[in-house]
Amino acid sequence: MNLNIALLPGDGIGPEVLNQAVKCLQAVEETFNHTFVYKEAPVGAIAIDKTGNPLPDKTLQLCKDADAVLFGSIGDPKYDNDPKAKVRPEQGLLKLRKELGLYTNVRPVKVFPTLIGKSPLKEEIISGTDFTIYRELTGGIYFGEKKLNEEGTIASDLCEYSEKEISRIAHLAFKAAKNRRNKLTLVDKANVLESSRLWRKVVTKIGESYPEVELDFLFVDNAAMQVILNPNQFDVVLTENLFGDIISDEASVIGGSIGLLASASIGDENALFEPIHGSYPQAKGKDIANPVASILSAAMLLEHFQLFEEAMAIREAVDKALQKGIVTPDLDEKSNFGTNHVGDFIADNIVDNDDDLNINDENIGLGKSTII
Ligand SMILES: NC(=O)C1=CN([C@@H]2O[C@H](COP(=O)(O)OP(=O)(O)OC[C@H]3O[C@@H](n4cnc5c(N)ncnc54)[C@H](O)[C@@H]3O)[C@@H](O)[C@H]2O)C=CC1
Ligand SMILES: CC(C)CC(=O)C(=O)O
Ligand SMILES: [Mg+2]
Repeated sequence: MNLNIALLPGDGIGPEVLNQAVKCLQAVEETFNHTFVYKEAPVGAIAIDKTGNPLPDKTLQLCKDADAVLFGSIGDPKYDNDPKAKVRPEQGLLKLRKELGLYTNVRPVKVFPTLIGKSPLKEEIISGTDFTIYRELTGGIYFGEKKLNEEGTIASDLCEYSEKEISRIAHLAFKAAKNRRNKLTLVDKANVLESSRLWRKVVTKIGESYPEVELDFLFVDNAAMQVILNPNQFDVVLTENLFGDIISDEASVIGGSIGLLASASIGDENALFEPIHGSYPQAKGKDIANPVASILSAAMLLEHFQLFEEAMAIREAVDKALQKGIVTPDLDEKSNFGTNHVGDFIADNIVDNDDDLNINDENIGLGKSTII
């Protein structure tokens, strides 16, 4: 297959972890005889520094023209710590998601058996955890009108959702649940928020078209507790933008490190793949960041194009690295292995093993179930 992939390394550890994902895609090209063309463009703080714009027009056009985008991370303390900054790195990512119409963010949460001891949670709680968060990505409070009064003493961010915005992701989440364990949990705050009450109404109505899927509801405060008390109760979690952002970082504790969690952001025309973590500025250039989330995001990219064997080859190489203890210090503080070494090991261990493909059971990513 020929694919044009836009690479947006961004800031902090973004370039380092993205490099490892590209190494793995190159190994896939060689092993499975594909041709991927990579074109890189700036986004985030580095783009502001170069052009004054966190999402330059050329970067956006490159993404629109590509088959898929592989994203590192954005964010820099020099902007985060300046309350007067006129432009911010995050605006680049938010605009990119909006412009590409990436309304569904899929964040799989699955425990690697070899890493069970790395989680602060007890083995009996997290053993077998396997759920997927469907986070709405282009609406809600991140995109509502922002206001600050002249004195700088009153601020507001509007959380607005339309029926259409809710129903398009809800259908995808129900379809995913149908192909998994037939359970969908809507996480909201419908006891307080009008927008959450609309979510419940729309999702309940859509649920009538998926009678095989058991639909239940959790208030987000309770959900935050349930995710770490009893993660195995979840199959597909559907939620709005802000709640999904927070719940997924929390869920990363289950697997042992946020450096393991990948994501796919999907729209009707475009797709972008990125780790769920941010730019971890403290680790920039130190060769300590875990590249696995970025590498597994590349595996999700391959699954999006139905390249299941190729994605599985990446996942198996990741498994091998974890089993052999070839991990970064977030997973083993005594480890001397760095980002590059882990990336090289995984890329070097990508092999064509087509006979053990089991896309329903073993994937931690999109798998057959959520290809859209
Ligand atoms: N998608 C994106 O590009 C995102 C960007 N950000 C931005 O990133 C910057 C830093 O934000 P933080 O709140 O510190 O979140 P962060 O996700 O960058 O880091 C939080 C903590 O998670 C751990 N961590 C993150 N990535 C890791 C990796 N690959 N390997 C090992 N450990 C890892 C580290 O302990 C780190 O201190 C900010 O500017 C923020 O706006 C935050 C979240 C998402
Ligand atoms: C940096 C924000 C725009 C988003 C975020 O934290 C995320 O998508 O995980
Ligand atoms: Mg986040």
